[in-house]
Amino acid sequence: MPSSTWLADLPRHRLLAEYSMWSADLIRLADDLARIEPHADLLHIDVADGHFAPALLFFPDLVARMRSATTRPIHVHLMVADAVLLEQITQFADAGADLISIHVENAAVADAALALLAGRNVASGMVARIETPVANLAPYLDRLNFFTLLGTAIGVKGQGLDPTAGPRLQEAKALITQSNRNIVLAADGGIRDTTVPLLRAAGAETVVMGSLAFGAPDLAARMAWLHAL
Ligand SMILES: O=C(CO)[C@@H](O)[C@H](O)COP(=O)(O)O
Repeated sequence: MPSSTWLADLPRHRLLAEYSMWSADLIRLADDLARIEPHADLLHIDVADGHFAPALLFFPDLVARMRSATTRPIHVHLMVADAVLLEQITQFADAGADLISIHVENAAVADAALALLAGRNVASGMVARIETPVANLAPYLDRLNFFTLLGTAIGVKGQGLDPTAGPRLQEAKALITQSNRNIVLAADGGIRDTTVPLLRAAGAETVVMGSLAFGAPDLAARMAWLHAL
């Protein structure tokens, strides 16, 4: 388990490194977890139901096993239909997730989902698809710890960053600043050595790294580069 103050303890004076376990070597997951753990501020688990998002991804038993193997905070990103969202929150909270993000597009059940998260003492996040107006976030700002903007189409890895990603981050940053809330702003999708500097400049406080981290020939050097941005 991370410390109970893990959110407040995040080193936000620099860009945070969130590692997407989808991009790990899935047949050697334990080895990759041990390799990246010293560098990771957060571990990111994508959950997709093949309906809300095209991929079929990850499950509570994996999070429970990871929970017993690492003290890093685990961020579960739920890409699932309204009908199963509340049940999925319960299962991933039981498994030991520290932060669970639901989608802004789950609007019909979002209030109930955020109430459930608050009752479970799990940090609350929201994510917006690339085509969703950033302003749709406004009604939820008072209940969030994290907000993530996708910079690519949902649920497909290996894509290039959409050109709207930077301006959308700037818009989200302005909304968060106006709200006076302490919300971590994250960028997910299209995270490359060529895009991280502009995402950082646009207001990203954490980047969800896939191949940029797991494919790095020298991970310590890549992290030193990231921390200097
Ligand atoms: O969810 C996503 C992308 O949608 C990330 O979590 C992936 O892991 C990104 O992988 P790369 O494209 O950066 O290799």
